Amino acid sequence: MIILEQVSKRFKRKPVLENVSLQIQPGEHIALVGSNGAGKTTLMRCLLGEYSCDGTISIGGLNPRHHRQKVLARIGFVPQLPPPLKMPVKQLIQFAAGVCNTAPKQIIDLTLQLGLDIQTLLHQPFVKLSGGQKQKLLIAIALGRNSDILIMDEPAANLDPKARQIFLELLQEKQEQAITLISSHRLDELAALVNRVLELDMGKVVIDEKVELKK
Ligand SMILES: Nc1ncnc2c1ncn2[C@@H]1O[C@H](COP(=O)(O)OP(=O)(O)OP(=O)(O)O)[C@@H](O)[C@H]1O
Repeated sequence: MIILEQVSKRFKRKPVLENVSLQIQPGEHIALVGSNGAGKTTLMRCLLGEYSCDGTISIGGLNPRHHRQKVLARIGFVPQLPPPLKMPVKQLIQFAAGVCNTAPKQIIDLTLQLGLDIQTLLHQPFVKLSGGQKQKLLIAIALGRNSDILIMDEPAANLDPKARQIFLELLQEKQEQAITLISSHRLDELAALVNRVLELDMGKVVIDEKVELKK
């Protein structure tokens, strides 16, 4: 379970999250929506323990700032902006598989399902891939590992329509038992995947509603 109590975050003097309190149970699949700058990414980064914040965050009883490694071991994460990694794709897959305690083949199989021509890219530096290619690889790494929490920050933003459809199907298979938190500007696209909608506006939760999964 994830619990946030009165979580606030400021950058310099600017408030970005204000008194966010939430409980998220296993099996909850949440669309995190809100306009540009509403605080979605900041909330995710606080959950990942990347940012300090006021208030308390507990992930399965652990504070993500104090137990970062243990918390990250449970989370499959896709960032909004891919990190500028210079290492070749093959090395990245091997490294990620080692860290995430999974097999490189599992990640490679997922890249293929997402339509990535991985064999031709193995020796290229990650940073030189296209935006969509990077996103496919990061999705494959996040879905290819054992995790009970998936945090995805606009994961489909750079995918072509076919890859987007496949991604949504893969996510549906993977997420049944997991907690899922996905930010997106396209709520319509997530309708078949989520059972709760959270909207942030200027750092505050303005909508928190359970919704029926659309079949
Ligand atoms: N590292 C940072 N330093 C200073 N300000 C930041 C930092 N990260 C985010 N902000 C500010 O915090 C606010 C919220 O940003 P955030 O990235 O969380 O929004 P978002 O809801 O994810 O937006 P988008 O839909 O555009 O991705 C913005 O005003 C942004 O300028």
